[in-house]
Amino acid sequence: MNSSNSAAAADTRIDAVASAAEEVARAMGDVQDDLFGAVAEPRPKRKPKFDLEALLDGLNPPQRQAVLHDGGPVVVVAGAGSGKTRVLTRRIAYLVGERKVHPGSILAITFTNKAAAEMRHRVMDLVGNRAKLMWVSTFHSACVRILRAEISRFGMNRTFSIYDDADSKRLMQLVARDLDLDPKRFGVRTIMNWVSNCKNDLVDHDSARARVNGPDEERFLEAYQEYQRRLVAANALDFDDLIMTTVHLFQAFPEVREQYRRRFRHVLVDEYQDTNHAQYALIRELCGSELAAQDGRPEQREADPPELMVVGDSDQSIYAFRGATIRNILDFESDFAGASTIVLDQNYRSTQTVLNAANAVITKNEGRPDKRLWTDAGDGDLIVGYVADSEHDEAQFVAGEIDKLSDDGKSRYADCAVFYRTNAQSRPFEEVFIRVGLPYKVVGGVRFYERREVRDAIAYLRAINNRDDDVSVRRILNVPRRGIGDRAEGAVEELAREKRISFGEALRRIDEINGLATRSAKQLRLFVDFLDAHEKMVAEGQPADQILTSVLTESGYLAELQGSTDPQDETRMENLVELVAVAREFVAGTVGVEAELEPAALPGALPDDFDITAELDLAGGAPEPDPSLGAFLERVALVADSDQIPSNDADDAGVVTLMTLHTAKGLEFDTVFLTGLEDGVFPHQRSLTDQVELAEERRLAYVGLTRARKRLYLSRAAVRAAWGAPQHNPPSRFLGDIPDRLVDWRRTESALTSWRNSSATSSRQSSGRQSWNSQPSRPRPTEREIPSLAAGDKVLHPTFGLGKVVATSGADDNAKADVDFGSAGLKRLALRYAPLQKL
Ligand SMILES: Nc1ncnc2c1ncn2[C@@H]1O[C@H](COP(=O)(O)OP(=O)(O)OP(=O)(O)O)[C@@H](O)[C@H]1O
Ligand SMILES: [Mg+2]
Repeated sequence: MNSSNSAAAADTRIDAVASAAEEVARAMGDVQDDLFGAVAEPRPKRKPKFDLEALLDGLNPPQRQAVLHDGGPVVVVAGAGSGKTRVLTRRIAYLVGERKVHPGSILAITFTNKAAAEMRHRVMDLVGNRAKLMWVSTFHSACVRILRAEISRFGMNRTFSIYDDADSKRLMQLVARDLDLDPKRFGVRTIMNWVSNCKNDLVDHDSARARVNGPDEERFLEAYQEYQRRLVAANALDFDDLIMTTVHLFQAFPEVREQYRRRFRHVLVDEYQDTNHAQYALIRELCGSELAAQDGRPEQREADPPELMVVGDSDQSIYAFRGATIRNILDFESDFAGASTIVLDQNYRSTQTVLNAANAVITKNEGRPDKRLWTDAGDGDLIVGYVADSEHDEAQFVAGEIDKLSDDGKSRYADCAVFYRTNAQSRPFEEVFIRVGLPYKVVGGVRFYERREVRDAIAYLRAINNRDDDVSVRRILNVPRRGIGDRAEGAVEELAREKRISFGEALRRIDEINGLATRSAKQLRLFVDFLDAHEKMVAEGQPADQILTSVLTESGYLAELQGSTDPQDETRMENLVELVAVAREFVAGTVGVEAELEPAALPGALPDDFDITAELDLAGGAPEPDPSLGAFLERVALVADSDQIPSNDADDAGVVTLMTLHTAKGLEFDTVFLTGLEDGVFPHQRSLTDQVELAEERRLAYVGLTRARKRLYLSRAAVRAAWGAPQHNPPSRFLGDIPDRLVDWRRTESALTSWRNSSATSSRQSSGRQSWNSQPSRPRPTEREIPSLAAGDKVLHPTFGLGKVVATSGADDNAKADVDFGSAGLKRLALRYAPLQKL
């Protein structure tokens, strides 16, 4: 290897990340050291020789076959919990450990950052730090990295902004308004879906005309074209663009594609059943073998295609609404020349009872290859069924069961998960869990990064990082209020349109606007000065946290919150403090999912003949920790719901996880509560009259059921609050599919229903359990003194840690406190029950 290069690379890193300098120096001396993780433990200089037998240990024959596969493309198709993800993880270790494949030539795609981190850690356990040189990421993250390096070929700047769903919506609203689209007839969401479908099918705004069907779609096309024009003008890409643009890049510039094909000799994709056409095309660009024949000029013949392994389960395809198509996995063999298939059928996750239930539900889907999972884990416990009076009663039941399991030492909180069909269904669970003091975490819903003040702060950063980012610049133009009104904004917009420049550019040319009020002009100039000063900080390479702090202070944003008497503003303030902490951690390069995902260049880890600089340049710059504002914004933009899933490794009881079924994909828990099993809730209302949608709901049920390792609870509510009148939904048809002998129905009918029908039916309720709601769940520590708390007090909670009381309400047994636990979130706790200690 080229040692002077590597030393230079390391030097740069030391300069760039002062706090990581010690680790870098250490890493140079000992390739096994962990650049991002704990390095306190001295480790042996040399890793023990790679032990193939140990790696293959605990794999069944088809799993081994997949791990050891050599050569052509291969698809591993198998039901849930059969070890597909385990196979991918072990295969990477095998490639690196046994076949001496360079980790930098591995691209592993997972759908969630969480899964990616898990994969990296598992591989780290097997082969040590060399794992960090590979790319393990989602499709989106991988594409961002490629585009940062290559997008200038399309005339865009590498500092492009990534618009999330809310930004895209805002932009589309502006477009719809300017195109005079009647909001009653053209919902912004409908237009966005149409555009998104185009992009997922790789149809750009120039070629979308061929898809137009009817006058409404004529207008959609207009909106698509204008939306795209403004995105490009704003130097921004939306989520769908990330994939489409990368594919178009590879198609437009075969030499770029060739570079990446040479770099990634091994491509591995988890959850392949959820790829859409654009993602499939991306894989094809990177791994397809017949491409050479299509456009390979003789002097530019391609190397052999990279080795491709994809794993998936067509029964778990649940993202059709984002364009995912089962076709991709079903047609793998015909899509990739020389492909082979490996089938796994032994399940290692669940009991036979859980599997029988899951099989019973999924078999009802037509046109699927019949595959049945089996396990040698035995039947295990019966599934527990419960019919609740209402959604509150259902939540009470779940809370009571979790409490009991935890008291009996059967399942820690961390090993319990509650699933529901839509985010809004989390509310009754939260209410009850708060009341009884059950620690929990909701994954998804309104996220930290979606809060108003956090979005404002991010908009400031984006405006500074990319002055053409119209949506961001306009968001903060008058936030906090600085006397720039709609008229002034309109005048700048007018200039931008006239000169065909971005809003940010027009701001810098306000002298060209006639008739602007003196006061407005002055304020606009001050605002531009502010932006310019901070752009300078970016250009000087100042780290993200310092820029953020300066922005919040200099813009007057913090001052406004500080001066406010609105109690909510105090929480806002604290959220911003939290954001600064996130930025600081990011810059320190020690914590944070994306930071962990970024492979560190550890020169000493490479084979002697390997030129790391050339290799990494090829992929768009050395993937060393990057404290810049751009890198920070990228991390923030790609945070996924699943990143919030609490870690289950802690020694303590942890917290119960609440999430939608979609987020649960790929995960597993000892105890699973599948709730809201009512026709119209799950399966979803829309699917009741649409066979295709119903089949997708059924796959979602299969995903949910197969997350359970040991215990599975199925529940429904007889009455559920809805817009307007409460709804009496019939039981979910999926419940009817599960054989009765598998379920222990604790309560088969709601007390309300039986009361309505006749008193005779109450005998059908099994003994004892139905009275659970009417009585306190279990003896409570009523003798405990209720702490007297006031806003501002510091408290300690065994699970959430240190917190600050924000507000109190109620008295005696009803006393409650809203406590801000920093990163664990804001919680309302019942002081009678919550184990809270005043400090
Ligand atoms: N051969 C094996 N021996 C013991 N345990 C195994 C084996 N293979 C897999 N497992 C375990 O079974 C569980 C399920 O494995 P894994 O998550 O890899 O399955 P999967 O097929 O990816 O599931 P899903 O379809 O839900 O993504 C994990 O806890 C894994 O560690
Ligand atoms: Mg998996």
